[in-house]
Formats: sequence, C-alpha cells, structure tokens
Amino acid sequence: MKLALIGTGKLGCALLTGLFQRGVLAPQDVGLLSRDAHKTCQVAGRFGAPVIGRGDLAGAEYILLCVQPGAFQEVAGWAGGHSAGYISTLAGVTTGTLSRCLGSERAVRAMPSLAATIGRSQTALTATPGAEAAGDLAFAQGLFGAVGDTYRIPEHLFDTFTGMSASGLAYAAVFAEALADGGVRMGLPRPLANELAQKLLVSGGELLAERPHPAMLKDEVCSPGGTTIAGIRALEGGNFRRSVIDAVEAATRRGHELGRGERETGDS
Ligand SMILES: NC(=O)C1=CN([C@@H]2O[C@H](COP(=O)(O)OP(=O)(O)OC[C@H]3O[C@@H](n4cnc5c(N)ncnc54)[C@H](O)[C@@H]3O)[C@@H](O)[C@H]2O)C=CC1
Ligand SMILES: O=C(O)[C@@H]1CCC=N1
Repeated sequence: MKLALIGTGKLGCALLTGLFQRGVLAPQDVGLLSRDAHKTCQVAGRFGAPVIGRGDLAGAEYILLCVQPGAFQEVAGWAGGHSAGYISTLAGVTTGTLSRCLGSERAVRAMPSLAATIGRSQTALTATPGAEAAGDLAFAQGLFGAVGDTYRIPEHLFDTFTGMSASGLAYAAVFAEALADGGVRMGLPRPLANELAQKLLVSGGELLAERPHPAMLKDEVCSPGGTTIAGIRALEGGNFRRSVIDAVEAATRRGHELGRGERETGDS
C-alpha cells in the first residue's frame, strides 16, 4: 500500500478527488481508515479504494493524517511507531510534536486547502530532517503538487499560512455571500445575486493574476467621483480591511492554540 489515509472527512475526500482525477495515485494504492466505519465504507465505495484496519498500517509506505487536531494524541497512540513516512495536514500541530508523538523521525507537515478537489490547493510544506533525508518531502511535493501549488514555508509561519490561505477560502465565501446579500437588498433576485457573486470572485482572481498588486485593479475600477469609490468608502467605514486583517490574525492565533492542544470547541 502506497498511502494509508487516516481521516476521510472534508479534506481527506478533497485530496482523494484531486489525486485520483489526476492519476497520481490509483484507488488500489490507497487504504482508508477513519473513526466512523459506516462513513468510511461510503467513502470507499465512492472512490473505489479499500477500507483498512489499524493492523494494515504496518504495510503502508506513507501514512497521511487528516483527522481533527483534537484527535491527534489518540490517533498517534495507535498509528505511530511504523516505518512509514508520516504526513500531517493538522492545523497547528508542529513537526516536533508529530515526530515526538508518532515516535518517528520522518514527519512532513502540510497545509493544503479544499481547493485540492479542483487541483488548485495552495499547500505549505515543511519537514523534519529525517523526512527530508528519506525523500518524504519530495514525495509530499509530488503529491500536493498534483493538486495545486506547493510552498516550502518555515515552520514559524505555518499557522499564518493556514489562517490566510486554507482558512481564506471561507473568508472568500463569506464575502461572496455578503455581496449577494447586498444585491438582494437592492432588489436582485437571490439566484442571480449568488451567480454574480460567485463568477465575480473567479473573474476577479484571474484579473488579479495579471497584475503585480491588488490595488492596481481597485484603482482601474474606481472612476473619479463614480460608483465604486462610493462603495469603497462605505467598506472603509465598516472597517473592512481591518476586519480581514484581524481575521487572519485570529486564525493564526487559533492555530497556535490548537498546536498547544487546546480544545477545538473552546474559545480562547
Ligand atoms: N477543512 C479544511 O478546509 C482543511 C482542514 N485541514 C485539517 O485537516 C484535518 C481534517 O479536517 P476536515 O477534513 O475538515 O475534518 P472532518 O471532521 O471533515 O474529518 C475528520 C476525519 O477524521 C476522522 N477521525 C476523527 N477522529 C478520529 C479517530 N480518533 N480515529 C480515526 N479517525 C478519526 C473522522 O472520522 C473524519 O473522517 C484537520 O486537522 C484540519 O485542521 C487542513 C486544511 C484545510
Ligand atoms: O478551520 C480549520 O481549523 C481548518 C484548517 C484550515 C482550514 N480549515
């Protein structure tokens, strides 16, 4: 077995979708294991990959952890100590913690996003020296590179990458929803408002890719004395930029907390 996937929830399934569609791994190369046997069987049926048990982990070349950070200590108790290379996608959990709790010098820390499902994840990567020497970082670069862009990030910036990129998908969704709400408030039918908001994010992203700085696009759209600058003024009045900056800061701090083992359901 090339890869054992522990945790077949939202991220696990996004990665399976992207990886299988791109043919980087075949379903028979991947074993699936998670807490809920019924749901794991459903995922196995959907992808055509086998369900495995804890005893099968000994035969895995790589073990990919996609469980919640709060489940890590328990999972490490039975999934650690194998000769496989370990790859973790858990928010906040450092390579030092991975290595210590899994009893392995081979630990890669990855932070992908749900955009893996369409081959557009932005994935941060870092690894222990042992994982790098064993070729595990190169393996992870190939794996996540097949479902988007990879970035080698120093570990002290990992939670920031998480709070901006992986979490940022949700901020974009909230912005789209709010924009559509504005359209509805001013009279557009809901389905049209939702469609406009969704397509606007796509076209906006493509236009931003053609420019070295986002402010250039903003300036081009803002006609002097026109509609857009009136809208931007209202955004500034609502502390839009400050709110977005604060969101990244709060998410980064939450990553630090999760890494220290603080409860996922608790507030800071
Ligand atoms: N959802 C996202 O956009 C992203 C999530 N992540 C990270 O990926 C991890 C998984 O996130 P999601 O897929 O969103 O969570 P999820 O809740 O959708 O899936 C978690 C999976 O782990 C399994 N699991 C939980 N406890 C277990 C245990 N003790 N033994 C075996 N399996 C267990 C569950 O059965 C489920 O299949 C988290 O650590 C998160 O920080 C990273 C990047 C993006
Ligand atoms: O919200 C979370 O904790 C996870 C990590 C990044 C995206 N989702």
